[in-house]
Amino acid sequence: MSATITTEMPILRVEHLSMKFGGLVAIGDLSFDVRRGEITALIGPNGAGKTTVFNCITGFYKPTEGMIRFTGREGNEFLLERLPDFQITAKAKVARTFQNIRLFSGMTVLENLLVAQHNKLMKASGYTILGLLGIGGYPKAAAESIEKAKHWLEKADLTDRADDPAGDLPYGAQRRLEIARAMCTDPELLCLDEPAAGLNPKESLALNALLNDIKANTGTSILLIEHDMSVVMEISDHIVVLEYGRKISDGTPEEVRTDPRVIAAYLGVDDEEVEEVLIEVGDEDVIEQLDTGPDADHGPEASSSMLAGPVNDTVVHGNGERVTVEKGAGKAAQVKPQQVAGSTAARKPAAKAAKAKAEPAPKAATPAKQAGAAKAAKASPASKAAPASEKPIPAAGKGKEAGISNRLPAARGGKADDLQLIKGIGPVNEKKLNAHGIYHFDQIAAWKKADIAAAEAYLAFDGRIAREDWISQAKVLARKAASAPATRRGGRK
Ligand SMILES: Nc1ncnc2c1ncn2[C@@H]1O[C@H](COP(=O)(O)OP(=O)(O)OP(=O)(O)O)[C@@H](O)[C@H]1O
Repeated sequence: MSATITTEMPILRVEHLSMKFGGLVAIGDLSFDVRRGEITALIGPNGAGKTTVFNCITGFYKPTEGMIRFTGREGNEFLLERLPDFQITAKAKVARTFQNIRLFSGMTVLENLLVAQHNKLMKASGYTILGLLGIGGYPKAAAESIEKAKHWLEKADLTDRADDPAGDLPYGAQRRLEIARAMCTDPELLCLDEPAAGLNPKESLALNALLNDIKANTGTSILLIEHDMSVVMEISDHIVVLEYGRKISDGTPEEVRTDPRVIAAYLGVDDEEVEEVLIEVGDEDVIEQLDTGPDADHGPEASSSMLAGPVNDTVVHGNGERVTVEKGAGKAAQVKPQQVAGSTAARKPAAKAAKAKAEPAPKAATPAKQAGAAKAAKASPASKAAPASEKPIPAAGKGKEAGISNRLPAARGGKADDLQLIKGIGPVNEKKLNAHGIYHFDQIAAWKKADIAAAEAYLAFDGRIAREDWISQAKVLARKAASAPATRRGGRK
């Protein structure tokens, strides 16, 4: 099928998509557009259904219901749910990367980029030995492939590593190589599953630059799943938010970050990072009012559900929306926005309290900076808690938790390292780690498999310590701390 193409026409239109696994509705009646030439982010808490959406788009799963309409540059239209996966790549020109890196680690960086163009080269060879021997279009196609590989090596800042085995690259470079490899297939739509997972801040910036370059210079549209809000908010033109397989918000980064339903769903982070995200969002009213303690029905220190504050609570947002949280619904579904007249007047003094917690902000501080200051104040264990040396260390406990081998009774010299400099550790996790006798980067750097398992059991994580590579981050920070032992660094991770 073919149509007259306009830039307004979305490259991908997902309509009433549902995916059921037995009795589990992983995706329920989901509709959204991926606009041509833009970066669209799909975010949501763990298990919200993001990867399932990707798997439906790329043909790994056949959806239970719904349509996925792809319209290419030439007006060529495909219903992806009807195509086998190899045709989705070949015909519709949809490329994807995965949560876990899937490179040919024994091949060189350059070879990885050439292998990605195998189909084109085989076609040019006419699938005959004569073609490979240089008769026909093969030599020209081979030269073009090398040129393309060189182009993407440069874009991904990997030229100097071209001859190294892909498996020897640092993590962030491997992520960029995966994207470069996908780009060598000339995709019209590039689907990236958590491209920033495990990257350090410098690597995240390099990733942002690469994705912005792709957007600006290739016309390839990008759909990405990402938990790292610094990436999502920085580069996305459009964000779709899922919770429990349903869409709860859809709009620009600004619209999404101030949407009360999204704040209730915690912008797709784990329970432990709720506080951190709310501070990042900068809505101090919400931070303060959601910080009113656990819902008695759920018991103390339960799950994220109680972190949304007491049930039947009403929260007034900075933008004047009054939000009522009711019993018995999902976190986002609990939120009912109602406009409140005289929004500023309606704000409670809670904002003042939140600000009072913050360090004095510079004169013309932006809300984001103030939020950062609030974060810094909240993040400082020394300012809130009793000195670590006075804290009781949990007795050698039962189960996995007892296996963290290198706990300390107190921070050395009474001064803990700023564990929040490890990407993935927020104020809540830092507190928990301190409470468990982990105060210093070198302690985390020394963790072995059993320690990681024990820490994950305690933090209720599932593979995140490895995914975010806390150990490598801790090693780097431990080295820095050793060279400047008196300095406790602050600031954003
Ligand atoms: N093949 C499958 N069989 C059964 N259940 C599945 C399958 N794939 C996904 N699910 C379930 O569907 C739900 C959505 O999972 P999905 O992996 O899509 O979430 P996600 O938002 O990508 O999560 P994360 O951010 O943790 O990667 C989960 O409850 C998951 O257990």
